[in-house]
This record gives sequence, structure tokens and C-alpha cells, in this order.
Amino acid sequence: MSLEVSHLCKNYGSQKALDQVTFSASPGRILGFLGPNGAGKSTTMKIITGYIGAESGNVQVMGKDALANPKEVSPLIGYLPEKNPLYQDMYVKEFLSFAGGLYGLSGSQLKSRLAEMLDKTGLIPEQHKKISQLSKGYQQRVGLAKALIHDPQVVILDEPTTGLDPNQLVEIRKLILEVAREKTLILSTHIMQEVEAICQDVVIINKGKILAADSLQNLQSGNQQSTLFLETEEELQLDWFSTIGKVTFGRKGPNEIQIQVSDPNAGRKAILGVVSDRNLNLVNLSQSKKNLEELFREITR
Ligand SMILES: Nc1ncnc2c1ncn2[C@@H]1O[C@H](COP(=O)(O)OP(=O)(O)OP(=O)(O)O)[C@@H](O)[C@H]1O
Repeated sequence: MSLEVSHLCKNYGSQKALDQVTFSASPGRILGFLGPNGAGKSTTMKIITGYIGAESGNVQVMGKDALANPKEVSPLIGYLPEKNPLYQDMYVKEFLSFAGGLYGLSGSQLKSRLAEMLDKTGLIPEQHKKISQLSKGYQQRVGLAKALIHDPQVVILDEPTTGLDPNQLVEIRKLILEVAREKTLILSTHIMQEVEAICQDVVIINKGKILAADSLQNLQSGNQQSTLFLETEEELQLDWFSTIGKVTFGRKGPNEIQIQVSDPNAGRKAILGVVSDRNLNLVNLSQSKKNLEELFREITR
């Protein structure tokens, strides 16, 4: 694990903003940090990145104690804050060069990192423009390039796609997916479709408490009943499958059935057994996935 957060507590006056927050993130995967407004997402990000302290708890970044040694840990983290604070009067290249200098980059090292970042984030044609002249999507690219300039291992993006038009959204998501191939990436958002589109792991926080922390796949398949759908070229009979689970016809008519099972793997095997024994021609065997939005409402209700 490159990021481990355990039992983190933070108070703002009498308000408990974080209450025993615990989760971890691994390289090569995108963790969606999901919660409604005021849930504690930004507070958690700010503590991990050393912007603010915590009452208690532990944050380990690449095995280093981030709360005790924020200066040592800061270069290991790239952070794009929610409001993406950029110096609007600076030119793109000038700003990124300044940001690299803050992490001690200079000379040929800075030059090659700059070239790489401008290329990776698609900013080469815009590099000589003032930041204030860029569209919101391109300003987000500058924020991302700034977060990555010092080649951090852990990248934290706080609501990076808010306010982008659909084209920019697709572009920025593509960029995030590319970055995540080599890094540990945490993406804070309250857009559940975003998590479904690009995240492998999900942490759900509400009112400062972690309500779920698991892979998206596990969360969507759930621990309870799953629904399997079987479609064949032939018409089906419900009683062929009645020993496997609760079976009903699907929406497509007599060629499709849906079966409620508690163990989807065993259910699939048993269904395929019937298909083979009865010499049926399989068209589709699939499992319904819970919509993350439904799941979120279920968990936070
Ligand atoms: N500096 C502060 N002083 C007092 N209360 C604060 C401060 N910062 C955050 N809070 C409160 O802490 C709670 C968590 O806020 P936080 O910004 O972490 O939520 P969030 O999940 O990032 O929300 P959003 O999605 O709206 O950005 C909120 O109730 C907020 O009002």
C-alpha cells in the first residue's frame, strides 16, 4: 500500500469533521473518494497533503509518517486542490517552471520534466499563453501538470472534473487514467458516474465517517443476493432452474430468465450445467450490477 490512512479524527471547533477515517490506496489503481457536500472529503485530502493537521490518527505515505514529517512527505504527493489555485497572470510554461522550482528542480532536470509534462497534458500549443486566457479544461490541465511536475508517487485530485463541458471531461478523464497507470491515484468527487467510469476502488464517506471501503466490483455485486440473467435461443422453463434460486422470466420473454442467488459463481456454474444437460444454445449469461448511486443511497440512508 502506498497510502494508509487510519483512525483519522479532525474537529473544527465543536464539529467532528472526521471520525476514525480509515482506508488505503495502492499503485496502479484509482480510488474514488466519494461523499455528499460537507462529508469530509477535502478535509481528508488536506490532512494527507499536510495543509492542515489532525486531532489524532495516522497517515502513512510510501511508508513515511505524513503527520509527523509533512515536509519529508510533501514531495511524494501531487495535489490538485478543489479550486485549482493558479497564478492567472503567469504564462503556462513560466508557472510550471516556477512550480518545479518549488520542489528543487532546476537546469536540465527541470527542462526535461517541463517538456514531459507539457506533452503529457496536451499543453504544448498553449504553453506561451497566460493562464487567464485558457479555457477551464486547459486550466485543469495546468493544475494536473503542476501536481505531477515533481513526479510524485501518490496523486490526489479533489473534484478535478467539476464544471467541465462533456468534451473536456472525457479528455481530463483520459489523462487521469494515463497518470494512474504508474501512480497511486485518489480522486475525490461527488459524481458517482465518474467513479463508475474510471475507479477500481471506492471509499464512501458521509458526515466524517467511512461507510464503505472496497473494490467497485465487490461493492456493486454486494454481499447479499445477486441477480443472474440467462438468455438462450430456445424457450426456457422456470422449473429447470428452481433448485438454483428464485427464478422468474426476464423482460425479453420466455427465452430469458432471471435467477436470484446468494453465490453468483456457484449460480453461474449450476445454470451452465442446465444449459449443457438440455443442449440449449446460450445467447447471454450475465450478472446485474448495482448502480453506485443506488448503493450510495442504500448505505447513507
Ligand atoms: N476551515 C473550516 N472551519 C470550519 N468548518 C470547516 C472548515 N473546513 C471544512 N469545514 C466543515 O467540515 C465539514 C467537511 O467539509 P469538507 O470541505 O471536508 O467536505 P467535502 O466533503 O469536501 O465537501 P464538498 O463536496 O462540498 O467540497 C463541513 O461541514 C464543513 O463545513
